[in-house]
Amino acid sequence: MVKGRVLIIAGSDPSGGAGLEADQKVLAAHGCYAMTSTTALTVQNTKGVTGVHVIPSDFVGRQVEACLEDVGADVIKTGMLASAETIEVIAKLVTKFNVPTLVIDPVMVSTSGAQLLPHEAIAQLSQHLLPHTTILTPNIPEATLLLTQNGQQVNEIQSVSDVEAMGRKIQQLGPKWVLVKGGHMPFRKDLTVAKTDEEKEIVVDVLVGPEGSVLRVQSPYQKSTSTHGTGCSLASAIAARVAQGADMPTAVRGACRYIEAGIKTAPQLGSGNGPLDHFHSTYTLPFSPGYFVEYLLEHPAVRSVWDEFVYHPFVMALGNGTLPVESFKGYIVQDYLYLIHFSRANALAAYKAKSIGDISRSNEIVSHILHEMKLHINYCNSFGIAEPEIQATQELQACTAYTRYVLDVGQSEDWLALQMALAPCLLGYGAVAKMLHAHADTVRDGNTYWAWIENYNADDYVEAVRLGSELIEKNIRLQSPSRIEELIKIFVHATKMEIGFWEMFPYK
Ligand SMILES: Cc1ncc(COP(=O)(O)O)c(N)n1
Repeated sequence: MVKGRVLIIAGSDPSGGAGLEADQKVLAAHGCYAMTSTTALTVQNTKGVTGVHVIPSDFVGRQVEACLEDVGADVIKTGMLASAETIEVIAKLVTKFNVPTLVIDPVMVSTSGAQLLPHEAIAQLSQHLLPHTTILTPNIPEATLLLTQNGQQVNEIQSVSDVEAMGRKIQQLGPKWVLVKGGHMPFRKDLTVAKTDEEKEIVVDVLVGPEGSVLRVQSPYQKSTSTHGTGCSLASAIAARVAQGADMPTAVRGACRYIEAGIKTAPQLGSGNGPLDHFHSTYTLPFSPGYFVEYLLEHPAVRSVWDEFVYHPFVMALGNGTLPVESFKGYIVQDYLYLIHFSRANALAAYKAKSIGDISRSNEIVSHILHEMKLHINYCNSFGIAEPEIQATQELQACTAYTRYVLDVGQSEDWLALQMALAPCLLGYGAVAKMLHAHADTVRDGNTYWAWIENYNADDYVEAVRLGSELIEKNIRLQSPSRIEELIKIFVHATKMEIGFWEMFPYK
């Protein structure tokens, strides 16, 4: 669900690791709505930048206006701004549209050393944008450049306090918050600057804010070349979290953790500085909401088992009327016994349900089963089997196995798992009756079993299938993909039990 509108003003990186492409992935991973205004096209990959094509600033401005005057933005995030003129245009529009939050990543030089903002434009950035900035996210080299360009002396950094002091000085230039990123200057365990690679243990990002507030975010130093676009991604993660309502320290801490995990799980692409994994914590459901049952029945683990159940020779013999009557008698008695336990399982589902609507739904199913059982008794009577005889019949193994499996899932797992164990019966009988109704080999006139087929194709049964599917659809979208796979296994197992049920009786 989309929450938070973010307009990114940045350059494009065709290799997808940095710039607009990275920003949009971050925003997508956070469930935000992303808009873009493109300041420059670049030619680059993990090995470096080999070309920059600057977009005319008035065109960049028109893109910004098109977004703001229509969709609007909760946050604007800027990256590579490419030219002094573009900075001026953006500053004017930010004031005109009064966008509440401005996240500025002062991109100047790429990791590979390419100039992404002309040196002279730092003056425009300081003069026009910093006073409107909610949070500025320089790394230490960028922070140093900003300060020296503004006539300030920068002392060599010896400790975290020096980084904090640097942030404070930049804050004087206008931003409400400044996050000085420590990735370029790892510390030892005792928080003094590491002098050798072996000593690099800890990275500290320092956030300074209003009224003297400070937040230090410490992360373990990761010896990794997968750092292309970390700055862009971090600023976008902050933008996303603020757009969704987080306060700044919470947004910054969460964004730092997001990047830390992105580097840890990086996909190792390219031969230079590779991209992060932006989707390390994103779940994608393999079906669209409302279409789980369709997905389920087409699932590779389900499809053949489902077809074996629905088109079972026992079923086909019901359809063409050739099923031996003794088999049908045996089946209907066992099915009666099955339905007793199927009712218990639905009563258990009522107990496990959390809303009165779902409880009453299970209750309705039990009433429907009672109606179905009366039909079974009528059938039995017509074959000369009286009710006491049915009651006295022993359950066959497949009947016991199936029903107790469903009840065990219900006892040991949650409500939805129980619904998945019940589903093959509910959906399956509907599917069987529908298939037989449409099948060319089905005989209607004079078929002893036609009434059975009609029962499961009748409006009330079709409605029960619809309601049952709706319940599953409503709840399944809230599960994780791995849980969905587990639930599908339960469905497959119960479907195999259905096949076992048909197999109890000779069909020729
Ligand atoms: C379009 C664009 N924007 C920003 C960066 C900086 O990212 P990095 O410092 O990781 O190279 C980049 N390389 N390209």
